[in-house]
Amino acid sequence: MMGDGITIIFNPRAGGNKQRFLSAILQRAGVKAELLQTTHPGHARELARRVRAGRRLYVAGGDGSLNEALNGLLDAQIDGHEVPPLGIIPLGTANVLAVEVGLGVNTRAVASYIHDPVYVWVRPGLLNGRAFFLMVGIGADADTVANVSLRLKRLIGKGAYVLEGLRNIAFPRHRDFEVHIGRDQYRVAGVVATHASHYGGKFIISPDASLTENKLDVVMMPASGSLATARYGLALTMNRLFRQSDVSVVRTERLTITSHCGPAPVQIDGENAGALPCEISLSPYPVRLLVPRAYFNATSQKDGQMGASSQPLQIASQ
Ligand SMILES: Nc1ncnc2c1ncn2[C@@H]1O[C@H](COP(=O)(O)OP(=O)(O)OP(=O)(O)O)[C@@H](O)[C@H]1O
Repeated sequence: MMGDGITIIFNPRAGGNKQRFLSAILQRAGVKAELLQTTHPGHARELARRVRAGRRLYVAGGDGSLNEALNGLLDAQIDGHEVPPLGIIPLGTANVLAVEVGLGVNTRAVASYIHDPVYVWVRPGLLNGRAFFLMVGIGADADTVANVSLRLKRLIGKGAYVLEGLRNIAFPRHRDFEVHIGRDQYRVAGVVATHASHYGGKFIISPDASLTENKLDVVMMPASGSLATARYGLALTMNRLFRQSDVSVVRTERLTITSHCGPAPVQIDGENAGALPCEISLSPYPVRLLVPRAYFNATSQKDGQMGASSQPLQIASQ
């Protein structure tokens, strides 16, 4: 076992303060941990950057906090430091990364996950230099994330996204982008470049996408307008988006997206992240993501037993 101790970065704002849930998990897991509480947006990034490689770092929060901590690890790697393995204590609103690795959002599941630390190597995605675990979206989903009312989100959680999404269907914005993959170009109204098979919770956006693959799945939606947006949205909730006859899915390690409709928002792991144009790739710096044993067993990366000597990932140059 890697015995050097556990650090937890806790976002007290995630999912409307779940400190009691966190205490129950730690009590059940029977672990002592150093608890670092965030005080402002961006704080998880600053904190994660300073956690030593010999420890295990868990983020108690949502996908936004995990994204910040991931970027803190990237900062440390760029500065030449080794970084700790990163784990998930899912306290957020959607917890897509937890869903992706099959981690149950209940005390027992999270406690036993902390008890049995195994990891997989993940090369995070990069959007204009900012790291992400899950996906980048441009089109109706990014418009929804950019315009969702924060007050409503605090009041009704995920429902606020559903309402804003419906508003985007009723009053769609003109969206027209060009996706460049190698020598190919695609004209689309919406695109999601994903490293995860799940999207927005339990919906499957691309069944073959995997955090441990050295590729992103680029899901492209060409049609625009209310009807098409509604069709794509409905197909997603039925796990059939990738089967739509006009939707294409292309696997790649690198793509760029430009806009024919002026500045349009981009969402990264469910958070608003600036505007187009953008370049999306995979980071040359892999991280160790702590995962439940079932997920570990299901991937072929059998070298992730904590404590086993682990070599840095060799990345084939392509
Ligand atoms: N102490 C704090 N006060 C206010 N905001 C904070 C604080 N700590 C972190 N944040 C911000 O809270 C945001 C949301 O965090 P997180 O994603 O963990 O929770 P969430 O409930 O899943 O949120 P979301 O509603 O985005 O799904 C993050 O972008 C982070 O920057």
